[in-house]
This record gives sequence, C-alpha cells and structure tokens, in this order.
Amino acid sequence: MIPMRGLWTTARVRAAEERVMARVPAGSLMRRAAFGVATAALELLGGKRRVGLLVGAGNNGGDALWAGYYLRRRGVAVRAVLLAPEKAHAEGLAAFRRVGGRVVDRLGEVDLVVDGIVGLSARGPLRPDAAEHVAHLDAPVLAVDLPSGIDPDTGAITGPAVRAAMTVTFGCLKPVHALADCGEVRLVDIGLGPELAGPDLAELDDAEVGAHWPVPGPQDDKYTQGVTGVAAGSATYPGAAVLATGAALLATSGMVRYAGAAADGVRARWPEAICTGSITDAGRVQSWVAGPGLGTGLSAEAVLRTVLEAGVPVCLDADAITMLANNPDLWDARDPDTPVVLTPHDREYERLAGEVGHDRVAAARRAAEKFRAVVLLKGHVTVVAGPDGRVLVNRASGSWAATAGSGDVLSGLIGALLAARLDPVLAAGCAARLHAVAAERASGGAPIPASALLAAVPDAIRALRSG
Ligand SMILES: NC(=O)C1=CN([C@@H]2O[C@H](COP(=O)(O)OP(=O)(O)OC[C@H]3O[C@@H](n4cnc5c(N)ncnc54)[C@H](O)[C@@H]3O)[C@@H](O)[C@H]2O)[C@@H](O)CC1
Ligand SMILES: Nc1ncnc2c1ncn2[C@@H]1O[C@H](COP(=O)(O)OP(=O)(O)O)[C@@H](O)[C@H]1O
Ligand SMILES: [K+]
Repeated sequence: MIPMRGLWTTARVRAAEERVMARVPAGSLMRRAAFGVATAALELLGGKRRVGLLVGAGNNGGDALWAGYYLRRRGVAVRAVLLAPEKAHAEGLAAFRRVGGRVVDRLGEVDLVVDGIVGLSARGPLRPDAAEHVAHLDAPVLAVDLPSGIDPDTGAITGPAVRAAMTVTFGCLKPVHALADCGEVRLVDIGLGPELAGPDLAELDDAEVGAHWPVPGPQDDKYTQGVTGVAAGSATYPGAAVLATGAALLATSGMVRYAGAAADGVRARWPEAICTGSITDAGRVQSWVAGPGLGTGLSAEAVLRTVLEAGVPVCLDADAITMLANNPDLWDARDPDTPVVLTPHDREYERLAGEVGHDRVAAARRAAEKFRAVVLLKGHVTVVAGPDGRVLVNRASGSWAATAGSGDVLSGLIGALLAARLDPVLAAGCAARLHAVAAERASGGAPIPASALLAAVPDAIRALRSG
C-alpha cells in the first residue's frame, strides 16, 4: 500500500458532508469550519487588528461571516463586502452584525482579507464584480476552502482568481490544493474522515518518496538491484544519452547499460556504464528507457520495437512518443503484460492523444486508459495516471526544471526505479518528486542547466531519505 496525502473531488466531498450533516446539529459544521478560519486569521494578523471579508452568495460566504463573528469576539475590527447581499448567508450575517461587524461597499485599508467569495460550487474564473474587488488588494489573503476563481477539481485558472497566502480547508484536501498555488494549506477536521473512502488522487510527500527509494541490502550485488538499459541519444543528440544514463546511474546503485550511437560520449562521461553501439548486443536488463534524442527514423523505430518486445518495464519519452504517435502500429511489438511509462510534455501528449485541455488529471487518465500505460504528464504540476485509475500529482515548488534536457534526466530516474522493480505508478511519482527537489536544490534561486539538476540527484535523494 502507498501511504500518501489523499485528495477528494467535490462530488465525493459533498456526499460525505451530507452524511455527516444528517447526524450533527444544523450549522455546527459551518461554525467549526469558521472557527478554524478565525484561528488562522489571528495567526496571520500577528497582532494587527483590521480584517476585511469578501462574502459570496453561498456557504463559503457563510464561513467567512461566521469567521468574522469569532474575530469580532476577539476584538478584531471586521468589515464585510457582500457580493450578493440578498443571498448572503442569513444566520452568518445576523451573527456578524450582532457582534458589531460592519457591512461596507468597499473593503478599504485592512491588514488581512478573508476570501469567502466562492468555494466548492465554483465554476470558472471570478465573475467581473468579484474580480473587481480582488484586483486591487494590498493585504494578504486568507482563502476559505480554496482561493476563489480556481477550479476546485482541476486547479485550472482561466481568468481572474484570488492569490492566497494561506488556505484553510475543511474535512479533507481537494484536488485544487495540490494542483494550484493555494499558499500554505491548513486542514480543519469537521468529522468527514469516517465518511470518506479512498481518495481520487494523491500526492507523495518527501518522506514517502525517501522511504520508497531503493537501497541496497547486505545480500545485494550489482545485478540483484536491477540493471537499467538506456536506448537514447544519436550522433546529432549525444547529450540526451549522457543525461539519461547519468540519471539512471545516480538514482540507484546496481548497473546501467547504454546502447546506441552516443556510446563514445556516454563512456567518456560515465566510465561505469556498460556501453555498446547497438541494442542487439546490449545484454540483459530489468528495464529500458527509450526515446530521448533517439531520432524518429527507421533505425530508431527498430530500437523502439526491440525495447517493447523485451518483456521488461519500459519508460518511453520524447522521440519514442513521437514515433508511437506517428505510427501506432509500433504498439503491436509490446507484450500486453509489459508495463509502459509514457512521459509526454503537453505537445507530445497532443501528438499522442489530442488536446490536453484545462483538466490535466482527466487528460492523463484518458491516455493511461487508451494505451494501458502509466502516463506521466510533465509540467509545473506533474500528473501520473495509471491504467488502474490511480493518480499521483506533484507540484514543483519552483520552475527551474523548465530547461532543455531536464526531461532526459527524468526518464533516466524512472528507468532506474523500474529496474529496481518499483510499481510503475510509484516509480513515475517518486521520480517526478525527486526531480523537482533536485531542481530546487541545484538552483538555489538561479537558472541551472540540466546537467546541474542531474548533479544534484544524490543530494536530493539524501534529503528525501532523511526527511
Ligand atoms: N456543506 C458543508 O457541510 C459545509 C460547507 N462549507 C462551505 O460551503 C462551501 C460550499 O458552499 P455552496 O455550495 O453554498 O457554494 P459556494 O459558496 O462555493 O458558492 C456560492 C455561489 O457562488 C457563485 N459562484 C460560482 N462560481 C463563481 C465564480 N467563479 N465567481 C463568483 N461567484 C461564483 C454561485 O452563485 C454559487 O452558487 C464550501 O466551499 C465551504 O466553504 C463549510 O461551511 C463546511 C461545511
Ligand atoms: N514550469 C515548470 N516548473 C517545474 N518543472 C517544470 C516546468 N516545466 C517543465 N518542468 C519539468 O521539466 C522537465 C522538462 O522535460 P521536457 O519538456 O521533456 O524537456 P527536455 O525534452 O528538454 O528534456 C519535466 O520533468 C517537467 O515536469
Ligand atoms: K474561497
């Protein structure tokens, strides 16, 4: 079993909330939620005393008004803008007014804004009236449940949206909390736990990745840990071979075989790799990585067929994906039981399976089902979908990995984890997390080439294993 941080879609959350609400006094969930918001607000205020509420038409606004009520009782000056006065949560508004909360047309100068514009019912970006109030905010924003304007289930931002310093959410995390920037995310328990079955998606945290990372035991030798095969690079693109092979070498101990036209370059940089010019005499491996810099000609197609026929787990990237998109018959070479991990970026995905669209999780799921493969859709948020419906997501803390060649490193990492016999969904998820951590550690705030990201792999493994 993979322990991880689960995320539940809005439909599942609502169903669970209904079951809890049926057995607790009316309004008690909202007050618990609001109390959590007020507690976080006091912390963010750090002694300052002016809070502004943006209150929408539904229960998210109700949470904000009740939070305003609790803040007033702690002596905080609270004013509220009602975006839809006639629909504002009646009890919340009455309670807020009772303790001296003021309703105003504009927030004016405040120390903290509580965003109660819209929560789980959000559809699309902020509407113009709400966007107008959000556009000129100077104070930090505490979002109730989620930053308004971001889609709760997809994390898509398609227009004006709130940018939150912190988000306080209730009962469980929702996809938006992993797929989009919500600031620091805090979870308030409202008793949903027993009503929630397994999550729709999950995030691996650093300690989990560290715990899954393969470590040699006393009985291991270079073969027992799994041999990674790399079929990448060409006379034109030898660098891709050097990066992918290096990543496989640094990811696990054991052994890496390289087969292809960049053998001399790989040998020169990585003397420990076993290099050969042709895949036909590469020797036995427990996984293949194929595609980076490989080219898309007839000899590259032959390489792709060979790895698909090999009967070991395969990670296919870059040119391998393009070849499969151009010539789907190449899939016939695959033994139906062979696990395949595809690692497209958005343009490669389009070639393979059409538009990615705003729902990246759905896109990864579609392709995973279509190809019966694990699909790792790259980007700032990386989505890993398995053919069995499991989904892992990883949001990078920065974007320094957006540099040429960093994908080659990722494919080498995945190949090594596959050779070590990690479950392919987990292999892709752990590799994506480690890759993002390596990028941040290598960068330290400055641009880095992919070779620096690669060099930071051991440091990142150490950090995750000690986390
Ligand atoms: N159901 C429950 O048990 C609980 C719900 N809680 C709160 O209730 C929220 C859900 O409340 P509701 O279902 O009433 O709906 P919301 O408060 O999320 O949405 C209210 C209204 O906002 C408007 N809206 C939708 N999209 C918009 C956009 N893009 N820009 C501006 N306005 C938009 C719509 O008119 C919508 O009906 C949760 O997010 C949470 O904050 C909490 O009180 C905890 C308990
Ligand atoms: N904006 C971003 N923020 C964080 N990581 C990113 C971003 N854009 C791309 N990445 C990561 O960088 C890598 C780029 O891979 P890819 O596009 O295949 O590059 P290349 O083909 O040049 O190696 C992927 O791991 C991807 O997830
Ligand atoms: K909100």
